[in-house]
Amino acid sequence: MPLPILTSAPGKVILFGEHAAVYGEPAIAAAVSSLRTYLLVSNANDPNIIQLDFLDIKLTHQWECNDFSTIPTIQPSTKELDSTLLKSIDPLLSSFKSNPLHHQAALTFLYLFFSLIPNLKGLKFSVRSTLPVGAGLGSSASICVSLSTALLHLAKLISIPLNKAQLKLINDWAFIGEKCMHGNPSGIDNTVATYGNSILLNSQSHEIIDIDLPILLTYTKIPRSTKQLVSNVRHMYNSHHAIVSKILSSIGHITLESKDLLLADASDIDSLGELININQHLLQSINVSHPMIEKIIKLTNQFQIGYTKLTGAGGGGCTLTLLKKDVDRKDVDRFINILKKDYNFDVFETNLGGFGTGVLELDNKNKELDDRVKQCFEIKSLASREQLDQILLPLCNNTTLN
Ligand SMILES: Nc1ncnc2c1ncn2[C@@H]1O[C@H](COP(=O)(O)OP(=O)(O)O)[C@@H](O)[C@H]1O
Ligand SMILES: C[C@@](O)(CCOP(=O)(O)O)CC(=O)O
Ligand SMILES: [Mg+2]
Repeated sequence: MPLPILTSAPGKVILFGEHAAVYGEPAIAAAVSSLRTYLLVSNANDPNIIQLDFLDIKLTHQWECNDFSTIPTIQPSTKELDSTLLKSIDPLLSSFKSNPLHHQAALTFLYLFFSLIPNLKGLKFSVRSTLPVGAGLGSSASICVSLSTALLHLAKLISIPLNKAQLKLINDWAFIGEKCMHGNPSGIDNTVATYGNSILLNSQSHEIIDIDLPILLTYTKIPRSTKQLVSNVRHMYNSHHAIVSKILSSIGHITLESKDLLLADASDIDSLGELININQHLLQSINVSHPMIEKIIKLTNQFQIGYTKLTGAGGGGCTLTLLKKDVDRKDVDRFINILKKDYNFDVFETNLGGFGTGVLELDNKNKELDDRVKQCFEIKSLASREQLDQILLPLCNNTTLN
């Protein structure tokens, strides 16, 4: 297999249905294709190691392949996590126990690695992302999709150009990756990261829908973990089942109503806005909002620019604001200024939808370009987000990336 290869996958925003989707309720999410995770697989310096350079979370590690001798050969399955494999991986993760971010990332990597290419050696996996990590924009799913695309390519189970069946395989393995990340994912994040576009997920099946909405994303920089929030909701669901199950099914109804609105007339922003408000209140009632999210909602209302809700698992992270139709741009700029200057939040104005995953073989036909790509993953001089956007993003302009 010619190396290096570059894979990538986008982040997402959930418009309606987070948390409820974990319980089988429908959800609608859209890719944010300019915010992506990129993975470069190249030859390691030592043919007997597997090396990780996950630079955004400052995780660099290498395993001696001799230490893999205790790993059982398993029948790879995208149905459930294999508990024997999980158990046998655990000793390889001993140095990550005190850092949950590193632990989740390394566990997910090893699980997918041993499932798909257990016999390959001498590989380095370098990751860079322009997505904020742990912010509700699906960074976990985008790294899972980038990894499953790369590993399936190395296993020769997919090839360029990616077809429908191959995308499904990537998505199925990324779902297993998300299971390693947080136990009980709905599948909405990995589906959007795989296929791009905007997607309605409805009890395991998905359909692509067309969404074009004026959205602002605000990143509060308040750290939170999807695993923790999903587990808190599970606890509430178990202790107050009759109530919480109805809250979650109400969220499902909101998603379906929003779909009708989006298909009929996506310009009916005020009706969509009402649904955003109700969805946010229901999320607040299951305790996944945050005082800073509430603050952004207050400011949205004060400037009368639109409708704001949390997006993703909540508890901090990001909000989305749907802008009203004839909003005065000056008011939007004042809103953004306050968020940036007074609160030190980041604000992204981004398009929804766009391309999903892809794989590119760097075949040395264009050495200058290949070198620039490799520089994006150098440990010594960390490439800026602008450099990643400038060099890597244009290479990922369709799902086949060839
Ligand atoms: N660029 C990255 N490099 C390494 N690990 C990452 C990266 N992005 C995400 N992750 C993994 O995903 C986890 C965050 O996932 P999660 O809590 O679901 O938040 P979100 O998906 O909303 O960003 C991190 O703990 C880390 O293990
Ligand atoms: C809370 C949830 O609905 C979305 C989580 O998204 P994120 O990891 O916060 O980007 C979980 C899921 O759907 O798997
Ligand atoms: Mg996640």
